[in-house]
Amino acid sequence: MTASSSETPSYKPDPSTFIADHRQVDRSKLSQMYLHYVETKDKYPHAMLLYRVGDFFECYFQDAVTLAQELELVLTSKQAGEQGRVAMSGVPHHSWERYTTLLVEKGYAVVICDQVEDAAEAAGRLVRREVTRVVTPGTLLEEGMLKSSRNNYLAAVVIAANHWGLAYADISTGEFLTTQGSDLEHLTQELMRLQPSEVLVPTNAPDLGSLLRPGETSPHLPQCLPPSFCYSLRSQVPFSQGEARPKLLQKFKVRSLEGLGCDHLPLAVRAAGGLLEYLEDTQKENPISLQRLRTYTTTDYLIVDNQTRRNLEITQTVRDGTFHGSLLWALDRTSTAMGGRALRRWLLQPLIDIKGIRSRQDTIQELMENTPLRQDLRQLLRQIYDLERLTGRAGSGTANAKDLVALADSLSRLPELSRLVADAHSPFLKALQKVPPILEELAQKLHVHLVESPPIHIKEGGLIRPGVNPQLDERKATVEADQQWIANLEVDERARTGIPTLKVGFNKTFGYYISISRAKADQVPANYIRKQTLTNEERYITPDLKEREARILTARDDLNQLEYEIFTTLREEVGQQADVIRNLSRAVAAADVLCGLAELAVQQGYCRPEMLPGREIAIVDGRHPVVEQSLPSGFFVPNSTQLGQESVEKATDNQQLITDSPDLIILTGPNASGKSCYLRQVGLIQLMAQIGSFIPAKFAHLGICDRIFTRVGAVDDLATGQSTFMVEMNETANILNHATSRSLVLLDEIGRGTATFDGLSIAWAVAEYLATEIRARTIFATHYHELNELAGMLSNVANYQVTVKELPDQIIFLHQVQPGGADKSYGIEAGRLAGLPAVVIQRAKQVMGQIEKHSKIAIGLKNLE
Ligand SMILES: Nc1ncnc2c1ncn2[C@@H]1O[C@H](COP(=O)(O)OP(=O)(O)OP(=O)(O)O)[C@@H](O)[C@H]1O
Repeated sequence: MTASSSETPSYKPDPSTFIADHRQVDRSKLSQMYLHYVETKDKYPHAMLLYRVGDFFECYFQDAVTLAQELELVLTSKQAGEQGRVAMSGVPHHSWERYTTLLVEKGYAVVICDQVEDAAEAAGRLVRREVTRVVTPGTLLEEGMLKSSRNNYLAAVVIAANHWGLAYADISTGEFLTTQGSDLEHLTQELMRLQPSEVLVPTNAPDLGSLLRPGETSPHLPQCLPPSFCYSLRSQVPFSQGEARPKLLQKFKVRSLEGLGCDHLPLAVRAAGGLLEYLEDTQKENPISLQRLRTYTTTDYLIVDNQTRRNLEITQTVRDGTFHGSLLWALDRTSTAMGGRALRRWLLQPLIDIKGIRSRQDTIQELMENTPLRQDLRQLLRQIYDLERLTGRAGSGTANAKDLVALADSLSRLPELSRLVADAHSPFLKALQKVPPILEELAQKLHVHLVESPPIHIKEGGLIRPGVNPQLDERKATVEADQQWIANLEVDERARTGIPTLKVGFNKTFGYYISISRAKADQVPANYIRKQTLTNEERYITPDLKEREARILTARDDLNQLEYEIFTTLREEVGQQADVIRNLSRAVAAADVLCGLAELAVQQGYCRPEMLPGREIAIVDGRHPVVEQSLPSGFFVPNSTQLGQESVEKATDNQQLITDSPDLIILTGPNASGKSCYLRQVGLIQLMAQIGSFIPAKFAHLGICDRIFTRVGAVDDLATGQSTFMVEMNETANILNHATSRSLVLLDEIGRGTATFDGLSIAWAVAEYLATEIRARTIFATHYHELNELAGMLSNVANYQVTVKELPDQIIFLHQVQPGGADKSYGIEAGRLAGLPAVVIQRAKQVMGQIEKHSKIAIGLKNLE
């Protein structure tokens, strides 16, 4: 087979020598196998069909051309019956995972059509082949195809007018959730939070089954769906009430959906049912073990829109999209893959429920106070593999023996884990105190059955320990006896023939043979049968040797089959315990996250914030959790924040508001003094507190926020053709339309992208609206010093500035936030430091003097006009 070659990418399509379009062939002239191929292809016109032929997965027709192009393989052709030659390329069957991963990454769905019987069984007729699986970006299971640090979500949406249902599942870990909402913007935000690898959309499109890659559009795709995801266009039938509801009832073996919490949410039910049908359609005989469906509401969590998530750099940095430098990077001290994924989920979905937050805090506190417990726990956790995904693979029948050994090793650590936390009293540690005995038994059984270091392939034997199955041991003993006989043969025959150079060898074509140099050929005994003549040697067989060989080969096949059967039974047993294992894995993951946060809190000197139901945000000596870690120890200058004290909320008349804890802070200061850093620091501290983490501060009282909004220096949105200013205005509009008095709003400049007076006017009106109408807790960083006047008119507005020390020829940044507005802008000074020519600086100072002399801005409050 010369179809694949990674060294010499030689894609040379020559359409004159083969047929590349399967729809154009005369099917009556195709040989049987190719007919089956095109009939299968008819069912999956939009996917790549990998068709198993012996040791290879082959593609024909257009798929062959595409495969060769995409993976840089050799394109060749093959005779397909009287019809003539058709395009062909292929990959070795044992590397299907690697090639499928590459294809899926490039946005293809891959259909695996495998041989489901042995060629020997077929005895001359066409080997039976069936589609065993359809692999798509949202249905990956294999370890090599998945990122251990993040979930791989498959989502399904149903949209009816302005209402929507969304279900999502990670089939590798078994999570399955559904929700419903009534504002399409919220659907977009949920999808942006989840970053699903694939989204199923029911449509009446003619090209059902096709997979749209990120950026590809279709008139059948609802407008509210972000273009950055991969969409699968599906039939509407499985997404109908009539189909979806019974599917869920049947899958979860319940009489009503009430127990699943979605009985009254028809769109959520339809999305979840449609998703289940897709899994059945793609996974074929590998049943996916999903956890019980959970219904949730987006308003049960702190809402952080995509813009804010980006601006606060929660999982990646804005500048280059890297993990390094993000909040997740700064906080992650987890020891397991499950913990890493859980921390990411927590950060993307912080809580608003104080009780939930406090139980996480209690656990962190206990782990901080008990250093030996924390250290032992972290050490033990490091020895626990990805139980969630290992269980997923066992449940779907794709786990190999190495997976089960890893699972057994991890399960057998659990009793140790529970002993370690036996005296703990915080909720997340108590959850680990009881390990269901069935899991210990399972671990024990796996260890007893499986060898310590089994091979990857599960059909080639070498998996099961001796002493497990008498039949297996007996057969192994026979094979070993025969192998020993062959091993002794060389010595025996040398003695018998007197030929010291006689050798016993093996090759795939002839099996075992006796090799004798040609010079000694005349000394060969009579029972030797000559089989092959080479330049210097003659190769012989004997009837005895062949008899033993036949016995070994059949016995080995039987042995391998028996081992495989024992293994699959074990795997099924693990699959049956999937729910129990996963429940415990969730507890392990949560404990891991909290243990990591405790470690971080100790290392970085974090404090436990007091979480309150009110609106106060009081932070004493807060620090930016990421910038602090990037600076040498002690270099970060801490700053305090005081916003929205309770008494402010109670006042109804603006005139009576107190000033020492304002709702809105106008923050001024020179470029690079630390305004943005301070702004983000407050947002990050609030967000960290609402995942239950301790925070970088000396002390804090934090009221629960319903949403965090940010508006930070926009970049041109080239993709949608919007200017910097329009992006900025859209974001500001979004904030003013959605913020409440319980929201935290962080504004880093508004109105910079237009004429100075336009910009200032908008900035003023926005600040005024936030302070008087919405009364959201707001920090507004700006270079418009005119905004400082607001504080004199509104008592819930205060001015703060980031201070600098001015020396004759330089400015020293103190990074200290203090009451009062900056009365001077250092823009021209910054220009000088940046190297603008002296004449330009001189002239700029002149112009500024003139402007200051002539411009007089008199602004009053809206209700005072
Ligand atoms: N509290 C602090 N302690 C130590 N260093 C700080 C502090 N705050 C900011 N810095 C440093 O100062 C740099 C500039 O800060 P930042 O970007 O927040 O300035 P800025 O006032 O927002 O500037 P501009 O007005 O130009 O946007 C940061 O990269 C950080 O390294």
